[in-house]
Amino acid sequence: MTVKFTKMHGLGNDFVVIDAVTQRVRMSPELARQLADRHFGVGCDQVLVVEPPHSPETDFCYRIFNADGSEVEQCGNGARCFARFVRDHGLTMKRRISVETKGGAITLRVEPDGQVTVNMGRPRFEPTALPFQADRARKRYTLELEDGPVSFAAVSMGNPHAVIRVDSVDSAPVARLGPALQAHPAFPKSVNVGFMEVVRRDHIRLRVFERGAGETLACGTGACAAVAAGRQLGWLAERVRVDLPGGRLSIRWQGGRKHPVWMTGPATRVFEGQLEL
Ligand SMILES: N[C@@H](CCC[C@H](N)C(=O)O)C(=O)O
Repeated sequence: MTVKFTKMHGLGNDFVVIDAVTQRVRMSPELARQLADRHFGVGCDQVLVVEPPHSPETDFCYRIFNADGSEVEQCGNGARCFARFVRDHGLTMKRRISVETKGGAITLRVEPDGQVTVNMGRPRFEPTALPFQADRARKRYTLELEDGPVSFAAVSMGNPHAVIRVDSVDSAPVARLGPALQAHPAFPKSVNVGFMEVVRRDHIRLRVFERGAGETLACGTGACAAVAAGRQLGWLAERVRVDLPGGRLSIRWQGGRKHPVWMTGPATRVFEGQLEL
């Protein structure tokens, strides 16, 4: 069977995107792992599968698989690439698109300059939303790891995030603390670990060690989670420029219980390909 795919990226967080609206595709964790393999497959951080909607309230459904094959709830950079993909492939001509994910429905707007703005939904801070095992909700938690105590904020953007404030992302122990926190039993479904350097109230630098993919050049939900956590802790303004290794995102969150987080950034098509499955 032949399946067409598109290689895309959002600030270097790269994807294999498959149209399962017009093609028959049976995605599985094994297939996602094979496609994501950078030596034996196409290579990507996540595989995105675009499907018809499950409910009349949304335009599409899209599924997200990490490079390790795990299917996950949400992906910020993936959402922007999804919007560009469905328009480029003539699956919709709409500029405002709603899509169902495992982590809930989100809406996206394709801007006249090609950037995509996404309503990423409300951040949730209650530990059960991640899930994270804690006796009660706090703005910051501390866990004892092999290297000593680590303090972080815990946020769900549909998927789980721990956000650690560091003096400099350049010297942050991303490759050591990321996997250590992910493996902690207090995160039964693991966690994406963000390292945030506050430059000013409206500017942060961020590196993210992603669940199921390792450190990526950018993480959209990680950027939203960092700004939400930073605002809760009184460190950040409503609009924040987030500099990631792969480029810049604009994140806006008014704060409070009702308001969603808005993310704006680019989505880039790299090439089209064909797989023999
Ligand atoms: N790269 C993504 C997040 C992808 C999912 C994540 N690794 C998880 O397991 O939750 C983004 O841009 O948000």
